[in-house]
Amino acid sequence: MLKGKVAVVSGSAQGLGKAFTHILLENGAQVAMLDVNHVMGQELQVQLNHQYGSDRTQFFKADVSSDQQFTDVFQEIISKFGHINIFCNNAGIADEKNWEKTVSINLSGVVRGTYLALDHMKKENGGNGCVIINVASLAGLGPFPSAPVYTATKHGVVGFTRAISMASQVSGYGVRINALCPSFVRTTLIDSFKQEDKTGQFYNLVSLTQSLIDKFTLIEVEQVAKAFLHLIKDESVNGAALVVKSEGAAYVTFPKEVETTPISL
Ligand SMILES: NC(=O)C1=CN([C@@H]2O[C@H](COP(=O)(O)OP(=O)(O)OC[C@H]3O[C@@H](n4cnc5c(N)ncnc54)[C@H](O)[C@@H]3O)[C@@H](O)[C@H]2O)C=CC1
Ligand SMILES: CCCCCC(=O)/C=C/[C@H]1[C@H](O)CC(=O)[C@@H]1C/C=C\CCCC(=O)O
Repeated sequence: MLKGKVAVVSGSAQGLGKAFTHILLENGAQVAMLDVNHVMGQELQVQLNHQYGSDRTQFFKADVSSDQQFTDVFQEIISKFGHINIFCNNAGIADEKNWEKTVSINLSGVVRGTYLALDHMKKENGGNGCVIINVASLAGLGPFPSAPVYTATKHGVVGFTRAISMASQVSGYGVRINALCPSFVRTTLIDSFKQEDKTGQFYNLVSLTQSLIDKFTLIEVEQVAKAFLHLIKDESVNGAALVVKSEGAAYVTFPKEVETTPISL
């Protein structure tokens, strides 16, 4: 299904990015893995070479919060694979204490990656069939009180995706751009919501966090990967947000106009 397609996944050394890499490989794509953690990234590449063959993946070390590193590695990926058809901005952290770092990775990193990918896809490949997936969160659609800045970055990713997808369509780029919004997933990121060095002043909300995780129930990376693949294949959507919860996946219906309550001045 994805034979001949080249995909890039940021934050692919572990967690969701690793699961996305697996499902892309299982469906025939070649995958450029990008992560700041080169030890885990290189270990994974060795494992994937055994499993899928040595020509299917290559690991590239880069920090998505660095303009220079992201731009350089993007050029390296083009030199290695020739072109890119699928680009997934997945790298993310949850650090309310170092909240500026969270903004730099979760929101600025997504904008940076989308612009690099869009520029390449619209020029080199005429856009046709190219797709960008931005990994947001259910916290991009409703407030997660234990992590206000994380929530802000994910709302930012959803808003950016909706606007840039329209810009892509109106400009005739032929590139679809969609957002993936999972609920709590069983990865190491979840631990950050419970650690004082990451939650900072919101450590007192740790029991609220646990009750939300219990309410939504942890989902497995493989379930999110299936929804990710659906979003790649579904050519009918652009600017969509696909929610993934334990009970299943569903597209968000955004209101044409927000509901308001008038006040008298
Ligand atoms: N685990 C969860 O409950 C949910 C996660 N998400 C989002 O999914 C994405 C992936 O998260 P997980 O797999 O859960 O986390 P994870 O912690 O398991 O994996 C994140 C990966 O991103 C990499 N990374 C972090 N900062 C980076 C940077 N500056 N440059 C390049 N790579 C970097 C890490 O080295 C790691 O390999 C994130 O954007 C996260 O916000 C969304 C909804 C739910
Ligand atoms: C317009 C309203 C849409 C509501 C979407 C929704 O269900 C939001 C749920 C959040 C609720 O406001 C309280 C929460 O904590 C929910 C967020 C839940 C999970 C966030 C996943 C965090 C992560 O990225 O790991």
